[in-house]
Amino acid sequence: MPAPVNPFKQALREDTGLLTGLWVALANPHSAEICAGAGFDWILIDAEHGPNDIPLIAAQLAAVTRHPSHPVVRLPMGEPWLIKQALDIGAQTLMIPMVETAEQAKLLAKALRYPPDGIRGMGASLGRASNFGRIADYAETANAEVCLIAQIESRLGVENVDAIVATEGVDAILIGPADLSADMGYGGKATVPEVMETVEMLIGKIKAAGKPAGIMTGDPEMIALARRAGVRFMANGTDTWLLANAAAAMAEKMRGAEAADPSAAPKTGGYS
Ligand SMILES: O=C(O)C(=O)C[C@H](O)[C@@H](O)CO
Repeated sequence: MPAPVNPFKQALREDTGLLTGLWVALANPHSAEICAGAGFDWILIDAEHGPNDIPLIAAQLAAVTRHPSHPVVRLPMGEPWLIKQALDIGAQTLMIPMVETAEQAKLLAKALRYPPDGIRGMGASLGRASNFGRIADYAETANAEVCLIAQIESRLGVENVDAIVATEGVDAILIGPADLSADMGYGGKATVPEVMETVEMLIGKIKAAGKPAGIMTGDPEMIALARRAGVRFMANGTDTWLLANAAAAMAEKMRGAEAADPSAAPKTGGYS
């Protein structure tokens, strides 16, 4: 029995149109499962900015299995030992932030794959990845089903984009406009013309190299640019933003209703 097919990697290859995603940083299996059931093609379990560790990521991976949203795991850094742990708990698609050189990209590609193609240590029989050893052929078939998404989000990464994209084993690139604009001196203001032009150029180069480009942005201008430029996977929001803003809106509504008519019971947000 081979390693499970990676449906996200397959969809990226088959050019099935835009794959919609949601950033998930609440670091909680329950909220991850709620988000996975919302209808996105993928969710990003964020261990770079979310308070996630390997056990918590494993719990979220288990919690989302009954939903079609594919869990992509973003690690804080591209360390081979951490990549090994993330793959052994069952992550199939890893996003690595701040990839800036071809040498870095080559090491990451090797870290996701077993020898002779890579340096991933044997031992998945201990973890979820192989269904705890029940997938007998896991080690022989896993390399084909892992997916490496490298993030380009700095001037050095932009400078080296051609070499990074051409690296065998880099399956997709996600552009990080926030970090890119900060590194360009605009402090996270991603919609300044120079950043927008750089993002458009990056998408063009990634596509020309035959690899799927992705982006994380909530800005309407950047969303429109990314769609026009032909990104293949995109996230426009986060679970934390959704919760914080929906809660504030309900509180505001209740305060407003109370002020208008203390006796009226305001409609709740669908809670029953
Ligand atoms: O630099 C970026 O933009 C990203 O990599 C996305 C952010 O890290 C994400 O947390 C949303 O702000």
